[in-house]
Parts: sequence; structure tokens; C-alpha cells
Amino acid sequence: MVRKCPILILKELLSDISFYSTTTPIENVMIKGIEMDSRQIKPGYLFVCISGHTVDGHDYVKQAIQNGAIAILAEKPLDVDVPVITVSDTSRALAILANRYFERPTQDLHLIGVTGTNGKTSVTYLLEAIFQKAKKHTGLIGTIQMKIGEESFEVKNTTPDSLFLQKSFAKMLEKEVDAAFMEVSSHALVMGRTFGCDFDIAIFTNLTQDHLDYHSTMEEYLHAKSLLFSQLGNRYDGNPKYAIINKDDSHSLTLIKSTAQQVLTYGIHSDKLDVQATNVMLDANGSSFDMRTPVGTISIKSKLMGMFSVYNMLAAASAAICSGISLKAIQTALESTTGVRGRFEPVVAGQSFGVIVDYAHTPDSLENVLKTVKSFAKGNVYVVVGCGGDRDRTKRPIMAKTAVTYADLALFTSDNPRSEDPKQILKDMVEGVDGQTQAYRVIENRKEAIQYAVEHAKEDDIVVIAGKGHETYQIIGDTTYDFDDRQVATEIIHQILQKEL
Ligand SMILES: CC(=O)N[C@H]1[C@@H](OP(=O)(O)OP(=O)(O)OC[C@H]2O[C@@H](n3ccc(=O)[nH]c3=O)[C@H](O)[C@@H]2O)O[C@H](CO)[C@@H](O)[C@@H]1O[C@H](C)C(=O)N[C@@H](C)C(=O)N[C@H](CCC(=O)O)C(=O)O
Ligand SMILES: Nc1ncnc2c1ncn2[C@@H]1O[C@H](COP(=O)(O)OP(=O)(O)OP(=O)(O)O)[C@@H](O)[C@H]1O
Ligand SMILES: N[C@H](CCC[C@H](N)C(=O)O)C(=O)O
Ligand SMILES: [Mg+2]
Repeated sequence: MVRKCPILILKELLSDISFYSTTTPIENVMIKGIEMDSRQIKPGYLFVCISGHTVDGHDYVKQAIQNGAIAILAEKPLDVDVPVITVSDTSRALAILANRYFERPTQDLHLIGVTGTNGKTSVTYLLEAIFQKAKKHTGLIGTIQMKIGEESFEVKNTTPDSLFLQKSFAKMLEKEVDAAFMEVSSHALVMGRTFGCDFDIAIFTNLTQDHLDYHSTMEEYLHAKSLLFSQLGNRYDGNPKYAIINKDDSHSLTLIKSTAQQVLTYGIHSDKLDVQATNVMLDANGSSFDMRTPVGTISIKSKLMGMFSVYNMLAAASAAICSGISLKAIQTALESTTGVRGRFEPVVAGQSFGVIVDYAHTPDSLENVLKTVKSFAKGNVYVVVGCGGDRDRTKRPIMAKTAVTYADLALFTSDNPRSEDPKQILKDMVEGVDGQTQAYRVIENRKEAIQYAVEHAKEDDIVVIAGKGHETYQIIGDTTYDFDDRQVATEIIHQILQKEL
């Protein structure tokens, strides 16, 4: 199916919005595009004013008009020479308009949304592997990138704004994508970035502490996650919709109750699971288990490490089963996949000890990763870890405590301090540690912290570099510096090996 970007009669475009008012008649206004950023406006565009967390888009109307905007969607009347359409909520209106403008693309896509504190990126990549094994054309949107087949596009947010989303889905349909997998963050659900997305399947991975800077309580955070399930299948189109829920998570019942659609539960320990892993074996080479499903049982021998990976595989397999993918394709894909960039990624640079780069930046993910490493490490475990600035402060002492509990030596360092004082972040972390009995060091400079760990590690030891995973930058103040944990570790190891020659 080839879709072209339409030039639309503004009045027609607004037909999905029931209540709005205009300053001048808009009967003959044709628009060539929609933008919410005045800097991106091109001649003939509609500019949508969003009042954001940092600035108010209404203040950029003049710039938008200078750049060629021929109409404005706003939350208040404005004194300008082009038609102004006013609505009570421009973010919501934008989601509706974007959906209409791009011809409701998700109605023609098999769309799977994944939410939860940890595992969203991992599950979307497992889905991609499974669907590709079943010879489907795939699309993916998440923390690392937007993908159409093997083509990659940059993203600013894990779940982009509604305009970017609908444009991406339209692009996917142009490229004949059958199924798309996307991470749905709690921020996006609260901000309505996914309004207009017609999800066929919604997956819940787990809920543990994070983002308490944005959601004031865990209850609010849970409620945000539940929106994906309460909004599932709002527009009945005759196709079955499924909520896939990790029943071993203590919040599962709330999510099950929040949806009116069919529910498939997965897990290991709970009663009456639809998809269950049994005989789980974990070791330094990966994981193996039997997966019982409503359509048969398969044995899986995967290279993915840790119990959390077993949960991710169950989640992806459950969604694939609901999508009609064969157990054979699921089994083959799970057995051949080697994991995602920056998630439990080994650094192999000729050293005699292990180095693992992992995106653990929450208390729960850090605990999972360190427990997994500790379970097979023959020597000492070192962890290099920091906590992001301008993010949940209350997770800092918990992450530090987790680090010293499971590692033999923890090196507390910087991880995107952003506008905060890196020393204060480190102080917040150290609050969680009993300095008398627990082994840690504070080394603010991340490169030096990695260097310390790598220089001290001996054969059979393992160094875990946590928190930044695939990231290739370090944000300090307003400046974004190049920084890639994998590259930095490799360079330091090479220097050490050179000296030893
Ligand atoms: C707090 C938050 O979520 N902010 C998001 C929000 O930005 P904002 O409200 O600050 O926007 P703003 O800068 O005030 O601008 C308001 C409006 O004015 C417009 N503007 C602005 C300047 C100008 O010159 N002209 C102009 O027209 C902007 O285009 C915008 O429409 O809207 C932007 C566009 O959609 C987002 O990129 C931005 O995400 C920021 C970068 C962010 O860091 N968000 C994080 C907290 C987030 O959303 N994270 C989740 C993942 C969490 C997880 O790991 O689970 C995510 O989905 O990414
Ligand atoms: N199911 C899981 N349960 C707990 N921890 C997990 C799980 N899956 C992955 N992890 C850990 O969490 C880290 C982040 O995983 P992943 O990137 O898949 O999560 P995410 O939900 O996409 O995170 P983000 O919110 O930053 O987008 C991994 O590096 C790993 O340490
Ligand atoms: N999506 C998460 C990623 C955190 C990654 C970590 N490296 C940090 O910068 O805190 C956030 O924006 O909170
Ligand atoms: Mg992610």
C-alpha cells in the first residue's frame, strides 16, 4: 500500500474534533503539513501551540508565521493575521489531528505496545526477532531508535510525541510493515502521546520504583501504566485485543482489572498462568526452560542471561502466540537471538576478566543484573554505577545500597548529571550505604571509575558497568559529551595490555 502525504482541507482535517472555534472562516484553507515546533514549520503548515514543561508554544506563534504557518491551533485566541482555531487541549487535539492527517495508520498495522519499569526495549527486540523469523515485515519504536526493517531513525524519547508517532506509522505502512512493536512509557501515557494509537496487544513487564520525580507516588505511577490497558481496544474494530500480563508482579491484578479485553497471563510462580516457564536453569552461558502455552509446550535454550530474560521471553512469546505466530518460529527466534545493544553486553578486548555493560538504571534492574552476575562469577564482582541528574532522587540511596549488597566493590560515579551538581548526586547515593562494613569508592569522573575497576580486576573477576548501556554520551550541565562505556572500557583494556607487553 503506498500512502502519500496528503494536502488536506483544514476543515476536513478538523472533522474528528467536535468542538472548536475559529477567528476567521477556514473553509478554503488547505494545509501542507502539521508541526508543533515553530522551528520546523514550512510554508503552508498548521502550527499547533503546546504549552510544555519548559516553554509555552503559544509564545512562538510569530516565528511559526514567519516560517510560513498559514493557520494556528491554540488554547486561546491570538492576535495574528492567519486563522486561529481554538480548542481546550491542544495536545489531545494534536493526537487526533495527526491520526487523521496520516490516515489512521495504526488501524492497518498490527501494533503491540510494551509498558513496565524494566524490559520494554528488550521485549520489543525479542518481538522483532520472532516476527522476522516468521517472515513478517517489522517496525519498532523505543529508547534506542525507530526502525523500519533494518533502516534506523533517531528518536528523542522512548515514546515519541503523537505527531512523530503517527508519521512513523504512516512511513511503516508505506514500507509494507505488517507488525510494529513500541515501548510505551508512563510519561507518554500521562501526556497522551499515544492517543490515536490503535493497539492490538498491550504487554506489562513489571513495576518497581522509578520516575518518582514525575509521578509523585507509586500509585500514580501504576495508574499511568494502567492507562495502556484501560485504553486498549476503545474503538471496536472486530479484531480481538489482548492484554499480556506478568502475573508474578504484585501489581498484575490492578492491570488485569483495568482492561475490558482478553487477558493472557505469563509467569513462573503464580497459579493458573496461561503461559508458564518451568524447569528454569540459569548459568553463565544463558538460560533454558520449558514454556507451556495454550497451544503447546516448547523447550527453549537461550543465550540470554538471568531470570529477568526468561520473563522477557515469556512476554514476547505470549504476544506472538496471540498474533498467530507458530511455536516453531518463536522457539527458533528465541534460541538464536543474542540480545540488545547495551543490555548485558559483554566487552571482549583481550582481557582475562569479564566486562559487562548494562542499562540498569533502576534499583530493581541493578539488583537483577548483579544477582545474575554474582551467581556465576568465580572471582570478585565490581560495579561502576551512577544515578541520573534531574531524575528520581529517591532511587539514589537504594541503588547505592543494592550495588554494595551484591558487588564486592562498588564504584559510585556520574551518569548524566544534567543540571544537578554531580557531587550532590553522589552524596545522595552514599546516604544509602553503611560505610563501616560496605566496600565502595566515589570517583566522580566516569572514565576514571571504569579505569579503576578495570585496573583492579583479575582473572575470573567481572566488572559490571551499569546505567548507560547503549548511550553514547554523558550530559553534564547543558553540554553533551561523547561517552560510550563500551568504547571507554575497550580503550582502557587495550592500554593496560599494551603496558604489559
Ligand atoms: C518532561 C517531558 O516529558 N518533556 C517532553 C516535552 O517537552 P516540554 O514539555 O519541555 O516541551 P517544551 O520545550 O516546553 O516546548 C513546548 C512546545 O513549544 C514548542 N517550541 C519550543 C521552542 C521553540 O523555539 N519553538 C517551539 O515551537 C515545542 O516544540 C513544544 O511543542 O515534550 C517534548 C516533545 O514531545 C519531549 O521531547 C520532552 O521530553 C523530554 C526531552 C524528556 O526528557 N522526557 C522524559 C522525562 C521522558 O518523556 N521520558 C520517557 C521515558 C521514561 C522511561 O524510561 O520509561 C520517554 O518516553 O522518553
Ligand atoms: N524484565 C526485566 N525485569 C527487570 N529488569 C530487567 C528486565 N529486563 C531487563 N532488565 C534490566 O533493565 C535494564 C533495562 O532494560 P530495557 O532497556 O529492556 O528496559 P526499558 O524498560 O526499556 O528501560 P527504559 O525505561 O529506560 O526504556 C537491562 O539492562 C537489565 O538490566
Ligand atoms: N529513560 C530513562 C533513562 C535513564 C538512563 C540513565 N543513563 C540516566 O540518564 O539517568 C530516563 O530518562 O530516566
Ligand atoms: Mg527502553
